[in-house]
Amino acid sequence: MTETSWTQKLANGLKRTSSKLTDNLGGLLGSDRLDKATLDDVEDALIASDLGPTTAARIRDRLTDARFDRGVDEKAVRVVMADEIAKVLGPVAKPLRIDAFPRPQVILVIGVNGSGKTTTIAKLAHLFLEQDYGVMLAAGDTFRAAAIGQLKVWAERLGVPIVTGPEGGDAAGVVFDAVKQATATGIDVLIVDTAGRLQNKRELMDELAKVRRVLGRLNPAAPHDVVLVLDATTGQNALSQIEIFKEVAGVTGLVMTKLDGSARGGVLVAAAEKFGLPIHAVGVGETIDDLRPFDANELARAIAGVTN
Ligand SMILES: Nc1nc2c(ncn2[C@@H]2O[C@H](COP(=O)(O)OP(=O)(O)OP(=O)(O)O)[C@@H](O)[C@H]2O)c(=O)[nH]1
Repeated sequence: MTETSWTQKLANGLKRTSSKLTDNLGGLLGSDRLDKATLDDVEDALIASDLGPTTAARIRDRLTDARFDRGVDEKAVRVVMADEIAKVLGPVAKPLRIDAFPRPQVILVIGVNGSGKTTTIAKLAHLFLEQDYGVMLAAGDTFRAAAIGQLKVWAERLGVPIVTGPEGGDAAGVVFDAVKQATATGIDVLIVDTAGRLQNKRELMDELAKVRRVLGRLNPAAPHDVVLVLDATTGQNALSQIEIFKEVAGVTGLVMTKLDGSARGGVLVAAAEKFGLPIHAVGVGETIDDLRPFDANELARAIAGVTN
């Protein structure tokens, strides 16, 4: 996909988020000037748009400093917002790099069921294939036959090898076999699906701990990445998921999906502000091309609704 069409896709995908921001700011953008009461309302509106309190306060400060004596210029307000959002996203925008030695680099992908985990694994595999890396998938979510089946379909479509086990089988066993096969066949990246049963935190924690132990036996540096997939439509709930998965799985980075289906894309900024974890990529659609590492400025402009 060309850069222009991706920028366009990002802007389109984030339309609901940027429109919500505009709706929440309501008539404020049309006021004659920004007095204290109006600025208070702006700050509240930004928080209601999921942006996070620190970013909201910083945008307010910038708007306070700006001189709006001659009426509030909507474009100028949007540019200030984009600018402040970019400052938060800039330091955390970090694409996944394949630099593990010895190979393979093992990426554990975690997240609650329905967050877009399987689709994200396929999209990541596609990105790595585009960069000429050898990719293998491992169906470590042995809890549900559907999850195994879905991943198999993606592996076939992408033309990459996949290691699976029986439904209800031992996830750590699948991962063990996968690492052995990946090492033997010179695979660069092994992407591992995992179960997303947050309902039973203890069980999930035990299972992930076992997967880690087994991986560590084969390669002390593995897993190299533990990527948490978050669904933007869950809004602030995404923040509590980060908290829980950090505790149970030692998250090293995030992918935010479904930014296109949500008016709550601002939560990406709140997540960056609160946790400072690397954000590897964002998803703005259901097709294989709809996930990309992002440019902080570009994404900030899309969230703030700055056009051209
Ligand atoms: N609009 C949109 N839909 C997405 C995106 N990513 C995933 N989806 C859709 O979200 C749904 C759930 O995605 P899955 O990849 O199956 O999610 P999962 O976490 O593996 O879910 P389970 O298989 O139920 O555990 C599917 O219909 C995907 O097509 C995205 O970025 N945008």
